[in-house]
Amino acid sequence: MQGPSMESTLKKFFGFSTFRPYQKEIVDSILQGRDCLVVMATGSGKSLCYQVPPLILNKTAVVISPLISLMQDQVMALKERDIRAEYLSSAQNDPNALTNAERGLYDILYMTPEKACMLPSSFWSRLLDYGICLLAVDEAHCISEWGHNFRVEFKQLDKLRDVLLNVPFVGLTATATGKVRDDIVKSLKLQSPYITIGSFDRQNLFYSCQSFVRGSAFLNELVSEISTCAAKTESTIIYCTTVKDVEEVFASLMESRVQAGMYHGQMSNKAREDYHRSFIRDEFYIMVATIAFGMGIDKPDIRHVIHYGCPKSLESYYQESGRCGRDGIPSNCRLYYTRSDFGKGDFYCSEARTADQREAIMDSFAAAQRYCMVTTCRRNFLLGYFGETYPSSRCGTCDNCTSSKKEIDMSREAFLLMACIQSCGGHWGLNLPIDVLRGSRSKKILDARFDKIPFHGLGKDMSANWWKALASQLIAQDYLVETFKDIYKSIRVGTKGNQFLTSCNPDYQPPLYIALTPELAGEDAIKDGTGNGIVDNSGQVSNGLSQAEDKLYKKLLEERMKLAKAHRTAPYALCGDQTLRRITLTRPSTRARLANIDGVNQHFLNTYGDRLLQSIRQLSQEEGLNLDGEPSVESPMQTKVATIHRKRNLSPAKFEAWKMWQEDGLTAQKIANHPSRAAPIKEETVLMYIIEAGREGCPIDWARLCLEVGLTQETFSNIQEAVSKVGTNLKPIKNELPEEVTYIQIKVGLLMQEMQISTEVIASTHQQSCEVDNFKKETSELLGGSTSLTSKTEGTQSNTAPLADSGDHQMKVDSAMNDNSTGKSENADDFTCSRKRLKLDEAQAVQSVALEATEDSVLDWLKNFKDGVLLSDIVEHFSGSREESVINVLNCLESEFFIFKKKNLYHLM
Ligand SMILES: Nc1ncnc2c1ncn2[C@@H]1O[C@H](COP(=O)(O)OP(=O)(O)OP(=O)(O)O)[C@@H](O)[C@H]1O
Repeated sequence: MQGPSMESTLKKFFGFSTFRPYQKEIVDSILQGRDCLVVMATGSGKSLCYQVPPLILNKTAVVISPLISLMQDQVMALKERDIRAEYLSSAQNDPNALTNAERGLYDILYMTPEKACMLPSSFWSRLLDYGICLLAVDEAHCISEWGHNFRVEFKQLDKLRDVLLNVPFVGLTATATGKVRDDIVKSLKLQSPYITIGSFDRQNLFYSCQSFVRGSAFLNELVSEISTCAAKTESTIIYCTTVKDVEEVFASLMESRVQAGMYHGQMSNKAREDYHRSFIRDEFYIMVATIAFGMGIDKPDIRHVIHYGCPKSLESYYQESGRCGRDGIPSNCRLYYTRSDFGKGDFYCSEARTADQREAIMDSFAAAQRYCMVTTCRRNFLLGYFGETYPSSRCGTCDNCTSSKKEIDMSREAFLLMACIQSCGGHWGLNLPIDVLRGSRSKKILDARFDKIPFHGLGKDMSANWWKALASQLIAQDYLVETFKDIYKSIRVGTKGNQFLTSCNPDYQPPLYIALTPELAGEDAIKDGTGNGIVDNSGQVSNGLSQAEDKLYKKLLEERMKLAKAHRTAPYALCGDQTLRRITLTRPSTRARLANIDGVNQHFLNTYGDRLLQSIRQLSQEEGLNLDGEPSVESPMQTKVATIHRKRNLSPAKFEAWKMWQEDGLTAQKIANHPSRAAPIKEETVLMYIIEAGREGCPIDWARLCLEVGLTQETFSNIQEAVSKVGTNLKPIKNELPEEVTYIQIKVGLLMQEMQISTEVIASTHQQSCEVDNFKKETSELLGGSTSLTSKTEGTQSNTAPLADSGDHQMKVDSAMNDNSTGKSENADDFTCSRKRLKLDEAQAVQSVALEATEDSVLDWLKNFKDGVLLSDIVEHFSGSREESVINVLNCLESEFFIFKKKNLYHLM
C-alpha cells in the first residue's frame, strides 16, 4: 500500500508546505534505501531529513546524537507534533522506554553512541523485525579525529553496520572539511552514499568582532548591553572560554539583577539541567556558558550569540554562532576578543595525542584569531575557510561591511616590522622581532646579537600590542606568513612582503594602506566609541511589523507562553516565532485559514487552534486590526539581515489583482473579466498589475507567469542579450527582438533579470509546455484525429509547435476540446491544471452533469491529482454547487487536515 506523500507528511506534522533546498532529495534517497552524507549549514533543516521518512514508512528511525540535552529537546519538540519520539540514555526515567523501543513503538528513537554500542544484538534484531527505516548519525564530524569535536565512542558505530544490514545510514553535520567527510564515509562504511553539500552561509546572521580589555569597566558595559537583550525578551547565549569567566559574567549579571542561567562542566548535572530547561522555556533569556553548552541546545529562536573571548577554532566558532537564529529570523553573532586569548594555543593542544593533531589544532586556532582581526568582509572570510566562495567581496551584513574603516598609509611601520623579522632570520615567533624593534636587551636578544641589527630600538614608541595588531593586518593581507611546527608558531615574510621590501630603502617605502582598527588607532580599551553595541548595531532589523502588529505579536507571544506553561513545554515547541509572525500578519479568523499558515501543523491546530483563534480575534480588535489581513511577503529563509521591509506602494486595485492571480489562482483573463468588476479591463493591464506587485516584493509564481505570458527560455535569453546591447528601455529592446515577442514578455523578462530569478523556472515552464504538447496530442486523439485539432487552431501550429506558442496554443486547444465535447464554450484559463482535468472529464465529456461538492466528492475527486488543483478548477468542476459552498467544503477539509493548500493548489493529505 502506498504511504502518505512527502508533502502531506511535511504539512501534517511540521506545518510546512515546502521543503527547503536539498531536503526532498535527501528524504527521497533515504526512502529508496540509500546511504547519505549530509553536510549542510546549522539551522538549514538537516533534522527534518531523518524525521520525515519514519512517518511515511511507519518504521522506526534510530538517531545517534552526542548529547543527552539535545536529544531531550528534540524529543520534546517532536512530541508536540504528535510524533512518537523517545530517547534511550542513563537520563531516561521511563522504565518501559527500552521495551517500547524494541517493539517498534517509536517513530524516532534517539540514543547516544555509547548506548547504541551497548545494546545487545537481540534488541536490534527485534527492532529490525518491527522495522527500522534508517540510522542517522547527527553531528557526524565527531567521528573524525580531524573534526573539532572528536568523540571516540562515535568510532565504534561501524559495528552496527553488520547488525543493521540493508538499513540506510545517514551521516549529518554542519561542519566538515574534505578530510572529515572522507572519514565519516569510511568510519560509517557508507556505500556509494548520496552526498549533499549545501552552502555554509547563514544569511540571517550579522557577524561582528570587537577587542576588549578584561576588567570591571568592560563587564559593566557588557552587562548593560545584555540587560537590553533580556528586556526585549531576546534569547541570548554568552559563550566563555573558561569556567572562571562564566562565573564572573554570571555574577555581574546577578549583581545588576539581570535574570540569567549558567552552564559549565563543573556544575552538578541537576543544576545544569534546571538552567537548561528554564532557558528553553523562556523563563529567562540569558545563558552564560562554556562550550559544554555548544551543540547541546535545539532552541531555534536565539537572537544573540556573544563570545566572551576568542574561540579555540573557527570550526567551533561556526558551530556555536550557528546556534543563533536557526528559525531564519535576523540575529546577531558578536565576538569579543582580547590579545591575551591568542596565547592559549598550548592549552588547547593538551587535548592532542599526535603532532599532526597539535598542528591541526593550532591551525584552526590561528584561523579563529585571523577572523577576529580581519578588516575585510567577515562572511567572506568565514565561508572561504570552509572552501566556499561568497559571490561578492562585501556581504553587507557584517561590521566590516557596514562600518567605514579609515585606511592609512603605514608603509614605514610595515617596512620596519617586516625588515626586522627578516633580519632575525624569519624562524622566530612574533614576540622576538617585536622585542628587538622595541629595543629589548634580554639575554636571548643579546645572545643572538640582535641588538646589533639596524632596526633595534626603532619601534620603541609603540606598544608590543600595537605591533602585534599591525602584524595581524599584514598576515591578513598576505605580507607575512604564520606557520606552525607542533605547537610553535613562527613568522616569516611572504612573497608579497618580499616584493614590498625589495622596493623599499631606509628613506623611501611605497605606500601600504592598512585599515585603522581600534587597536591600531590606540583605542584597544573597551569599545570603538561608535555605540556599536550588540543591540544597536546595524545588524538589528526592523521586524517588518507595523506598530499595531508589533503589539499584537507581543501579546501573542504572551499567549504562547501561557499555553506552553500549561502544557509544561517550551514555547518554541508549540510554534516558532516565524509562524507567530505570520499569524500576526494574516490574523486568521477560521481554522482553515490558520491551518493554511506555514508552520501550523495538525497537532497544534487541534490542540491550541480554537483558543488561539479566540485570542487572535480579541487581541486584533483591541489593536484595531482587521481579521484576515494580507499575508506576509517575507519568506523566512530569504530574510536577509537589515534589508527587508514590507513595501505597500501598491494601489488596492493592483494588490487585489495580484491576490486573485497569486492566491486564488485565477488567470489574468479571468481577473480582467471578473464579475466583481463594474466593467472588464484589459488582460494586459492585469498582467502589468501583477508585474508591479512582483516588483514591490509580493511573491510571484514565476513558472506560472512565464507560462501565462508565453515567455520561453529562448526568448528570455534574447531579452537578456538585447538588454546588454541597448539597456533597459522597452522600445529599443523590442526593436532588437523578433516581432512576435510582446511588451509583456519583455517586462516579465526584465523583472526576472532585476530580481535575479533563475532561468530554472522557465525550464519548468518548458516541462509544462511539453505537457501541453502531450495534452494536445491526447486532445486531438479524443477529438478523433490530429487534423481536426490543427484546423481548429487556425491551421497555423503543429503538434510539435515551439515553446513560444504554448500559452496561446493551449487556450485554443482547450476551447476546441470544450466546443466539441460539451458544447460549452470555455476559455482555456488555468491551463496548468486543465490537462489533468481533461483526463478526468473524458469520462464525463458526453454528459454534462452538474456535480455537487460534498466532503466525500471533493476528496474523491482530489485523489486524481497528485500535483494539486486550483480553486477555480474545483469550483468549475463542482458546478452543481455555488462557489461559496465549494469554498466552505474546502475550508472544512483543510481545517481537519484532510487537504492542504500549497502555492494555491489544493492537495490531498
Ligand atoms: N522545510 C522547512 N520549512 C520551514 N522551516 C523549516 C523547514 N525545515 C526545517 N525548518 C526549520 O528550521 C529550523 C532548523 O531546523 P533543524 O533543527 O532541522 O536544522 P539543522 O540543520 O538540524 O540545524 P543544526 O545543525 O543547528 O542542528 C527549525 O526551526 C525547523 O523547524
